[in-house]
Amino acid sequence: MKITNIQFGLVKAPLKTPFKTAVRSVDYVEDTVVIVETDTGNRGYGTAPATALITGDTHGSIQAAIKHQIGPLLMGLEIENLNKCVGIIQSSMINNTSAKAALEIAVYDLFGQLYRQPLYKLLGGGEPALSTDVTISVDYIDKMVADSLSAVEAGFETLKIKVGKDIGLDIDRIKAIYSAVEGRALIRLDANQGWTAKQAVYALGQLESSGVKLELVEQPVKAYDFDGMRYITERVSTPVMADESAFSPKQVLELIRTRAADIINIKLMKTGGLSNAIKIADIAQIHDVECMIGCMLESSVGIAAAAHLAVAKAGVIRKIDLDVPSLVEFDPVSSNVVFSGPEIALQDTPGLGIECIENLQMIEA
Ligand SMILES: C[C@H](N)C(=O)N[C@@H](CCC(=O)O)C(=O)O
Ligand SMILES: [Mg+2]
Repeated sequence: MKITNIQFGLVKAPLKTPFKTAVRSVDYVEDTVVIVETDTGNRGYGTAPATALITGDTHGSIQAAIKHQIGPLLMGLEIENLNKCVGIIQSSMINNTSAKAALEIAVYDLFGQLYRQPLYKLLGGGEPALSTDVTISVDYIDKMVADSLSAVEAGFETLKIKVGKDIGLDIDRIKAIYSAVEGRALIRLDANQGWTAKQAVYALGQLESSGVKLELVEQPVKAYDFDGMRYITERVSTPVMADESAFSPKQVLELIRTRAADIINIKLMKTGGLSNAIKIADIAQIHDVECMIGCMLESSVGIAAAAHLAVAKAGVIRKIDLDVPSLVEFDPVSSNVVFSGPEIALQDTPGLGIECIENLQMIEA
């Protein structure tokens, strides 16, 4: 099975309610769709969102990187030599992790099709079921409490609360949500780089001493501020998770070596796809550091790939944040990963089992 062509499209799905974090507010999911074609007629699917504020990538940069730089190097490559395909994708240029992720996802999808196995089995196998948290956007306190209660009613047992906008208000937000859902749901926080290290220590200290139990706090400070991450990790009881600080295996090694984080959030759009995500999971497991599998606000093609990885690496990926299918009005993607509220079930069709992407708008090559 040889790569012969790469096509592009766009897929868009409106959100039920705006997704609001410390850095952005979004009303819909929009991904570049990458279709890798082969001489056997098989088509591999990958997707990437334009998360410019996190990865630096836009739809223009993703498509240009694939069209002009990485794509031409892949023509004629045999899918059975997955290592070669992945090696070329990763060494073709620096950065551009979203473009690399979309291509890797498509190539791994084809690898699964070649050997007629679902991806998670080719990655080592596992129990094909996961349970995800759901994100509560940062907002007025009453709205966040109401959203948290609806999520608990819908069966979610873990809530990922977005904070990082205003430290004083954040403490009130978390206390109000905690008392509304106490004993019914676990609370994890994500500040999306919105606090300073001192603010984080102060806020978490206040919450801890008032009896609020948090599962973890994600990326309290700026991505580059490894010293700040370590400062917080050393001073609070709540486990600290690195997200925007943890793109590459090398960064993860540094975070672990300097004890700047207790947990690592792996996202394919940060790692440049599955190959580096696997390396990160292995590094973390060697060091007894737990991981979360996360996602951007992105389509269910990328999220399906992440779910396959999480199943295969369940020994170290023990926290799941793959909630976008619950946040959209409708999911245009049908794959072999079925999302139903908090439950994620993987079926055994080959690769990612992409059957259809509704409303896919093809882009002229
Ligand atoms: C969607 C997921 N629950 C999430 O919160 N992901 C990111 C933010 C994604 C984005 O802004 O597109 C995170 O910071 O963990
Ligand atoms: Mg995060």
